[in-house]
Amino acid sequence: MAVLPQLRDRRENTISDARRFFFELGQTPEAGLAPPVLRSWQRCRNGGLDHLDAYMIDPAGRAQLSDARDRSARLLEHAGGIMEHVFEQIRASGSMVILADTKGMILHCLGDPDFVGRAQRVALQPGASWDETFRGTNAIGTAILEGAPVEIHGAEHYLERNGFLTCSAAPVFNAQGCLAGVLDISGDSRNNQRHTLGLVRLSVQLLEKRLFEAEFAKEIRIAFHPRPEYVGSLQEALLAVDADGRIVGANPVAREWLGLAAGLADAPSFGTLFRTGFGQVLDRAANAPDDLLLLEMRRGDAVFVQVRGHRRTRPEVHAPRLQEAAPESAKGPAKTSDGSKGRITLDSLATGDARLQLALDRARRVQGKDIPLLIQGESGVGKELFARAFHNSGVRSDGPFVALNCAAIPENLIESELFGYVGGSFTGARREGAVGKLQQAHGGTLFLDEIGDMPLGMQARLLRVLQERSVTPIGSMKSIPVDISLVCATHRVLRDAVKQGVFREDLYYRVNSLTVTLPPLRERTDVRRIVLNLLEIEAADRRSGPLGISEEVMDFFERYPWPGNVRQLQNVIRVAVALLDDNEDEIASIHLPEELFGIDGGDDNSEPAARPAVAMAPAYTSPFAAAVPTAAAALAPSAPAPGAPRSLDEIELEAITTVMREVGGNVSAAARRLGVSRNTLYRKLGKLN
Ligand SMILES: Nc1ncnc2c1ncn2[C@@H]1O[C@H](COP(=O)(O)OP(=O)(O)OP(=O)(O)O)[C@@H](O)[C@H]1O
Repeated sequence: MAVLPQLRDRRENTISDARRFFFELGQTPEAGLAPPVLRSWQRCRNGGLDHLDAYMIDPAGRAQLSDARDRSARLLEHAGGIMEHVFEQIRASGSMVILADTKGMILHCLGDPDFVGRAQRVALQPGASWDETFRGTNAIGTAILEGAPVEIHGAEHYLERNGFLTCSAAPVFNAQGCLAGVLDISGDSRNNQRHTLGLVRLSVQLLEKRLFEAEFAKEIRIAFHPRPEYVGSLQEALLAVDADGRIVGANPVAREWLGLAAGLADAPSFGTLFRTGFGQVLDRAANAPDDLLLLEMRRGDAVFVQVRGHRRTRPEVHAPRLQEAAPESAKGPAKTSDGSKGRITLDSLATGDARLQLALDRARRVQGKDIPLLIQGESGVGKELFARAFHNSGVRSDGPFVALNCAAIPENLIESELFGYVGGSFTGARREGAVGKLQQAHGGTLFLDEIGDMPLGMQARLLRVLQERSVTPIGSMKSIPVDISLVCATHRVLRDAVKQGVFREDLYYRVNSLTVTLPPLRERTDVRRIVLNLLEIEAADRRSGPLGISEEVMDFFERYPWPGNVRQLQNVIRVAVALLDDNEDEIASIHLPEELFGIDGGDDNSEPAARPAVAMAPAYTSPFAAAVPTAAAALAPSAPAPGAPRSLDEIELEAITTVMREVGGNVSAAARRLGVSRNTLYRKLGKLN
């Protein structure tokens, strides 16, 4: 999805006005320029750079380039495969994917042949330096100086001769918090794609994760996140810890979270971060290596932790099982985040709703019978929780539960995630290879979330695995027998996807031997029970006495349309509990987030939800409230045909919609996860409508 011509014209006019102001009148434009661009223009002017400069600096010679590549060998090794994946995604847009070193020298690029010729005229080629000091404002050089992702479009480039480019770049940081390089996508400004920066950020997150894992493959790694389902995802925080509990590496998520400065001079030890001793955590992890531990941090919050690389005798499984594990000092029985004492089971999910009960009864009947289960339902209704409960209640409950969200990882990575690969089978592959999810799930359950979003090619391979009950990792000739119970979930109506030709009919019959549909929260009759369960969990996490809720708010909850379902309700309760003063133990209207009001749940006939009547700030209508269903609806019909090249816009739209669904429509949380500001996200959402 390219930028609309009218929007593009408007943006270009604004920038050319800003240029006139800045270059001809010598003044600072008050509007129209993003702050990083303005800062960069000012740096360039202060450095004496002439915007009309046409002097070309020769690219570095072969020996110099080879030295630079040697210095960044690890970066290149891990970036290669990712760049190829990215290039496949953007092939149709006529752009280049570029990797530069910490000084802005291009180390490697993959490009559309038509564009490469023009790009080479401005030295977008290996060996060329895009240091801002000489090249003026440009995505690579400016991202280095800003230490943050930037997008430089057309005439925002300081040098006039670079005005035909549109570039998006993000810095890559290593485990010490130091710059390791820059990843960039550049193209012709007339083909500007709106979502390029999102793709660059996502790719950089993946690259940072790979770099971290490679650097600390032999160390103990601590992965953590306040929400269990994010442990194992790109959003997890990662620490590498030596045998004495000293922190020797932290990924950017962990750095930001813990407020760690670059370098490791002042890095805290495990014991200064967590209340539980390092040795104790290792002992628990050694006994149950695939389980998540719920640990309390010294600063007060609790996080789900997975210990990796410690006394393992079998391959690492990144998708953890939720198991009873509470903060050490928590009083009373341990809780999991899924509303149960200990492990969640089908019995513990029964909270009184008749439709849910039907689903539970049907699922129980196929247990132990090797019949694949398909769980349907809107986002956030608890499909994954149901799948875990199904696993925990059956004969395989001692085996692993391994989850893969087919919609959350780039299309080209699904294959290696599912099937695994042998070392060196493609550029960017880990030297030691990787065990795929299918193999990890051997003896247990594989949960494929959003199966409806699995690419067609992958569907064929999955079908083969299900028929042959064996898997052949990428680059291997050997097939390995796998014994898995398959549970799939989707928010789409799979039968429709079959009719549209985006889901194979033979696979459809394989995965949906039994379909259960989970009702949306707005149609459930047990909202009260769920609210009380969630409150109980929050009270345990907060280590306070029991928490209550005013009848007025409970009433409101029972009437609210909950477009984000249980996930949204859970978030709302978490926020409300966080807003309670120390001496308060009852949630009232004043503790509810403002975004909750003014939503109509996407149903044209329903009245907007009214805030419970209390004296407080005037009702607030979140601009996003109405956009959640609209954005999701906008996405569905435009899902690309199988095999069709996807535009950057489509990829970004999908990323936004997925994240918005995952965070239950919470714009701040979505913006944080997408790595953009709230304003940017609002702007993008506004354009979706
Ligand atoms: N009955 C319940 N009681 C308590 N918490 C629940 C319940 N159902 C779901 N949740 C919580 O709501 C959140 C969303 O659940 P889950 O991830 O299983 O939904 P989903 O349908 O798989 O969502 P998506 O389609 O977006 O992947 C999770 O944090 C889960 O623990």
